[in-house]
Amino acid sequence: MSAREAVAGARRLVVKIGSSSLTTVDGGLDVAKLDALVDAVAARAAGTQVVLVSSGAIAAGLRPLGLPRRPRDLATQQAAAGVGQLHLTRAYAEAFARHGRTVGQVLLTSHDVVRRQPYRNAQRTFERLLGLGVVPVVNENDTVATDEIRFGDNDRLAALVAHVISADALVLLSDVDGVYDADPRSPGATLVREVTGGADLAGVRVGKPSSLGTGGMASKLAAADLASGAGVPVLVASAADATAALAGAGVGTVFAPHGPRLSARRFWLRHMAGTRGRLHLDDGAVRAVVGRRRSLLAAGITGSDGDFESGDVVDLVDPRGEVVARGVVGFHAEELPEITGRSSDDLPPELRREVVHADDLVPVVPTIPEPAPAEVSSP
Ligand SMILES: Nc1ncnc2c1ncn2[C@@H]1O[C@H](COP(=O)(O)OP(=O)(O)O)[C@@H](O)[C@H]1O
Ligand SMILES: N[C@@H](CCC(=O)OP(=O)(O)O)C(=O)O
Repeated sequence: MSAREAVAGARRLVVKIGSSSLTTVDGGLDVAKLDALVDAVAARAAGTQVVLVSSGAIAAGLRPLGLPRRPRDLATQQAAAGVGQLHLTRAYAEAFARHGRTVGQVLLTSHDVVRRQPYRNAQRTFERLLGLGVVPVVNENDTVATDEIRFGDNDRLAALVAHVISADALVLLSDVDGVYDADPRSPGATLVREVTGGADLAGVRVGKPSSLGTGGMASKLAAADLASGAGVPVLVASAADATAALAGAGVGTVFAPHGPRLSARRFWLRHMAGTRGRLHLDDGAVRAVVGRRRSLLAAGITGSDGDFESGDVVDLVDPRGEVVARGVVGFHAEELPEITGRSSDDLPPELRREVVHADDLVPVVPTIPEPAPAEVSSP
């Protein structure tokens, strides 16, 4: 099945819409655009469970607050988001009500997913909302998100949500009709229709985001890599083509899944979990853990740092300092110096266990290489 067919046939879908596709250029919600998006989703939604990740809270708060442009400081962004999110949710509730659908608002910070328990709570909430026939409308909880706990951009949030709910596909809708090999505002830029691996992006150059967007095309590429690398097909398309995009027509740029579908636990470990420390591995341990997917034993550790407890997530680093894997550690930080470098036979029975069990361990491998750096500026 091609990735476009996967989007068309998806029973569970995450659709992300960017600020620029929901707001007017001078700030303020463009209800006609929002209604058109909802019509497209509702048309597709018969028999499909859709989670909508919607940006636009900050942009929608500009006009009500009389702000001429997107503020730079976090406090004013948060104030604008507080005002704008209300407008956004009300507009979605009204638009979906025309189709007899109920919406539920889900506002997340990265705190809600980096620890295992809140992650499972979020997963359960989505399951219940979808089971009740509700369309969850998700955004970052901008009013309380500090720099430290921000997802940063909703493209990434959408890719994470796609995995949390085990979506069959992810659709990123923007004000541009796909990924171009250069900033589409520059002459001669050509649409890339399909990405099946790193080679398709090797020559791609990204320019600045639109005036209301946050991450620009670079964050869409990173999100598409995250999702497709974990087995979820991705489509990047124009919000103006939403109906065609959701029907699997040949619009936009499609990213074929290029990795095994990770279990929710392994995906969480690789991409979402906050790490509390580092274990330093010798070369033999790196080969065993990354190459042969074995558990990490004390004998292969040369040192550790961080203030972690048993059950926390730590980075596993090779002798050159590169992070090669992540895993749930089975010891407290203060226990490690005693066992570091010692073979199991040499350890007292109560310490004779894996430092990181193979089931709780994921290799960290870059999938699609970074595209070429930006060289084009705005017009
Ligand atoms: N190589 C590229 N391909 C496509 N779009 C690009 C590229 N480089 C820069 N862009 C710009 O990225 C913008 C989309 O990103 P952004 O403004 O963050 O959108 P959104 O608000 O939908 O998330 C488009 O307006 C487009 O002009
Ligand atoms: N959470 C922010 C949007 C952040 C974001 O990623 O924006 P965009 O690049 O327009 O998808 C908001 O609602 O204003």
